[in-house]
Amino acid sequence: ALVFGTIGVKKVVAMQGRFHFYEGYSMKEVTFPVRVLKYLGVEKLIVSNASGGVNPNYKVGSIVIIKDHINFMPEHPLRGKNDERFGPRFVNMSEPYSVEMIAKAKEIAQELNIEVHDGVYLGLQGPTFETLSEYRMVKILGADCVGMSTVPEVIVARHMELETFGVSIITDMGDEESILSVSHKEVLEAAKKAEPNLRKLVKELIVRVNGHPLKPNQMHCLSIFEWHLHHCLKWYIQFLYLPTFFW
Ligand SMILES: O=P(O)(O)O[C@H]1O[C@H](CO)[C@@H](O)[C@H]1O
Ligand SMILES: Nc1nc2[nH]cnc2c(=O)[nH]1
Repeated sequence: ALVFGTIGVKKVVAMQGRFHFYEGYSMKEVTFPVRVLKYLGVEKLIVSNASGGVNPNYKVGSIVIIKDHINFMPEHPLRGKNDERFGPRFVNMSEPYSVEMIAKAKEIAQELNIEVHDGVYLGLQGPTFETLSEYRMVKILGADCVGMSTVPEVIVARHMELETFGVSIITDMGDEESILSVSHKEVLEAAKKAEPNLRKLVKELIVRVNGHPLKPNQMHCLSIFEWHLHHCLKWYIQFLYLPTFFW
């Protein structure tokens, strides 16, 4: 479901849930909603996820602003004939995550006294969590956290020149002691704890980042959307996904 509303003077659409490759969808299916959002007029994309931390400075509940990613997923969403209406055949991935939005998010986090880290996210296909050796590999490869999503959506967003911001909640740590207890239940619980700060951060980022303001007569939607946002974030806790798209 797509939830439409406003935050401040920005029009926002939140996707309730995402598709994962491990669920059996193709990468084209996984990323189809991003294409739809672009054609709805979305200019900026905010993607969130839950991930396992391999950076020893992180702990369960850490908020990590994704500054880059490593694509270790088995199928590429842009494989096959390129549709030039969407974007070019060969996509520049030098800046997949908006430097401007990252800077703004860090500024907001400091003001709101929310601890944030930045880091590199590595995407694996899942659905298994990593073995200890795989977590070590992730670290050696230069990533700070690992998950099973986000990378395909961000690639497709960049294909269509959507400005993208990504944030990850560290829900478990990929070290010797911690991996014994890694489970989806633990992931959900950790995501739930981080939710209030993530909500404040994302909301304020949407308010402050450059974008097209609403016309004055559209302002009445605000309080309705506040309600939606609350329920979206609840949903996020259950399904670990709140990509928010705004234009
Ligand atoms: O990346 P999201 O969907 O946020 O969630 C992460 O957490 C789930 C595993 O617990 C997997 O879906 C993994 O990718
Ligand atoms: N691959 C992977 N995905 C996750 N999602 C939440 N935690 C993890 C993790 O440790 N590994």
